[in-house]
Amino acid sequence: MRNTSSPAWNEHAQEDHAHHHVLHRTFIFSRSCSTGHKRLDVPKEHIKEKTDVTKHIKLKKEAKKRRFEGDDGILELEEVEDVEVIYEETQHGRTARFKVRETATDEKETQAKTSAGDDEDEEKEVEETFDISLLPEWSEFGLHPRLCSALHRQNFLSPTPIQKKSLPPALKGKDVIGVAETGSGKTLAYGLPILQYLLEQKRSSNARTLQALIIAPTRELALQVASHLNACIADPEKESGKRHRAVRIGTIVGGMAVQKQLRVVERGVDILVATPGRLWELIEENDSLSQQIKSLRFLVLDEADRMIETGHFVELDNIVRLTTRQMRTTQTDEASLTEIEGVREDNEGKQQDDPFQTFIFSATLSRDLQQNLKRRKRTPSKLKSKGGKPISTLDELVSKLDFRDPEPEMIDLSPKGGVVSTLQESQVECLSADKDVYLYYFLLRYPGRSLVFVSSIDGIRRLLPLCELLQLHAYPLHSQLQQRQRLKNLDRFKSTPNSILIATDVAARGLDIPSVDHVIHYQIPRSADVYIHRNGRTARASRSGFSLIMCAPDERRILRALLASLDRVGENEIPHMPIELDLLDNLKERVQLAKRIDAATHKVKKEKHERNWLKQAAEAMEIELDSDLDVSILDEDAPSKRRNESKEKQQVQALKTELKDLLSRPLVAKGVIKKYITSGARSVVPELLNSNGVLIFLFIAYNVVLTGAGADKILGYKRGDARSDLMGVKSSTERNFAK
Ligand SMILES: Nc1ncnc2c1ncn2[C@@H]1O[C@H](COP(=O)(O)OP(=O)(O)OP(=O)(O)O)[C@@H](O)[C@H]1O
Repeated sequence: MRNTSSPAWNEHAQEDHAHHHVLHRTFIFSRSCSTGHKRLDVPKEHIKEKTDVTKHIKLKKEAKKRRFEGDDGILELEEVEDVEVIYEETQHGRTARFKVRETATDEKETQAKTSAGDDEDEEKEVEETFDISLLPEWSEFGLHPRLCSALHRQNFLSPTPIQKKSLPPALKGKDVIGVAETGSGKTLAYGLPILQYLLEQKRSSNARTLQALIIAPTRELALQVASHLNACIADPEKESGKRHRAVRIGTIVGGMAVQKQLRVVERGVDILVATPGRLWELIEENDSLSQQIKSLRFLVLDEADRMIETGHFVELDNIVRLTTRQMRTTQTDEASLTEIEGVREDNEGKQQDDPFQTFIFSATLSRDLQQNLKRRKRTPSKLKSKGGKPISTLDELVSKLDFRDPEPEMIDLSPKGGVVSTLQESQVECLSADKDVYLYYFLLRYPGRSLVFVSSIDGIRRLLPLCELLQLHAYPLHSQLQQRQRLKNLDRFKSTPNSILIATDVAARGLDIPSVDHVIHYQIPRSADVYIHRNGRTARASRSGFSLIMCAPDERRILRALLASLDRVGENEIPHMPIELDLLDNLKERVQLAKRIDAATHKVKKEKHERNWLKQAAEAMEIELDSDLDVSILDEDAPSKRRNESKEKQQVQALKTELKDLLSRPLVAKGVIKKYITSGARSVVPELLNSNGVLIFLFIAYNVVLTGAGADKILGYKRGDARSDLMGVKSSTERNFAK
């Protein structure tokens, strides 16, 4: 399997770093005048060997003054090649010194360049080989040796079904629409044909223009796709971590420094993986980028349906319009569709000359949409409802895609009912108010890596402190976190074996986190597609996985509707999770105590906040507070205030001590004498009773189930995993699909 331990964003950063090194570029940071900071001008006399400088310093035209995102315009950046800038703090202030690389070195380098070309040319000159008998199942595709060796290195010994089906048409230059279950290798299904094309190109110079644009709905997914593709072109024989620079991959995602991303693009990339919002923002600013997009060779929409859901239609629409080369229209009415159709007809004859390819991949493209995609070339009007409007935003978008084939290759390998065969679904019925304790029960009973989906950010903010108080390793992931924090949390979740990621649906699509054991739907997902994608974070690449739906009585109707839309018979076909009620009761006490602590802590904080706010507001408005108001409540230092506050703090502290004590006590199954216990999941008491109901004294190994320090000793239960516990009750409810 692919080594995903090194996260995409780190790899990306390393790549960028390596790149700087190779180009011998140095960045000069200067202060912007507009902010009142002094610009750091470098006096000419500080530049030693002026002629060398004129010879070597090439201030790049486009690298003028630039702002760093999030820096309020204070920092500006210039790039200088072959010159190192050294800053020194002197008694006259900060000065900069240029250190020009030695002429001898330059000459040596020039010689090296002229004799051997640069690294890239050097790499291309070396004939790469791969013994395809090591990968017989991939042989039919004729992939480049570099790709074969990467597949072999990652132990991808055979193509997944979607790869097997989509590679032949994609490698022949056809447009492909691929629908296949989550975790089935769709990234390489579209990625390998692109890499193959790029590796086969004979490059006459280092200059490169964008060849492939991959648009993904979330930042994490975009970074992951880039990392996945990079892993297929890295050459392990060469310097470790170095990329084959015959293919350069850049990413453009929101929440990260714009300038850095722009620089990567300006230096030239072959593949750009981007989220639509940020990409459009840069296109608007950068003419060269929009020009490059107009002459793409490949356009990929990964999880297109999700991009539309998240309100990125306008940006995506604009980007897609740029790729429709023959047509520059801004309308979406009948006339524009007719125009599109006309252009397509014209284009059909030109396919050979203009081999632009479009790939659309998702785990959830509705059948209707697939049908529409297929027939739209012939009858675009069918894309419209009776009212004359496109039948959905996705329909509208795909109606604009510039497919070159008369019929794109449609590959639908989505499983019946939307469930991956290695996934075990389950459900638990409980009141909304009891969900916390049921969740805690599950997390404690079935240690592992669990991804808990909640429907709102507030839900995460409520659950997180509870988990912390209960000594569970939980991390949040939602759109209001800073991007750096999002990636950090994801990374921690990946690297901590018994941990919990509490996430909104920002984590539902595409994320390939190794070994997620459980997916928990704390609330019923809002659509069948979301259910499929959330579940898809586990049971990936043929591994087994487990999902649990927590369903309150008022959510039953929604669940039923959700399953019906997947052509499934009814909610009872999903087996119910067995629950040890005595254990649940024990856990209730802990959860309630944790909630009291949280509420009390919150109250203290809230009071303090309100006091401060009132005081500050009054001061800001220069008004006096009502004389009836007890001003001592505003005075942080008033003795009564301090007394109250310290009393409240003490109460919180006392509750914390109580909880700590409770957590340190092992949970023991009812009727078990501590001396004679085993461990794990199912109560062993019935098995220890003889036919007369007398407890048989057996010596059974004293094991414990561990999910976190102290809080997780469960004694008197057989060790088991969620799947095997469920099997015991599942027999009567085998999965059933509507005929
Ligand atoms: N041929 C292969 N053999 C084994 N593993 C593979 C193969 N191709 C890809 N994988 C691995 O399978 C995992 C899932 O791949 P990928 O992320 O492309 O799935 P996906 O179909 O795009 O999933 P999702 O629909 O959730 O986005 C990855 O870890 C990937 O490295």
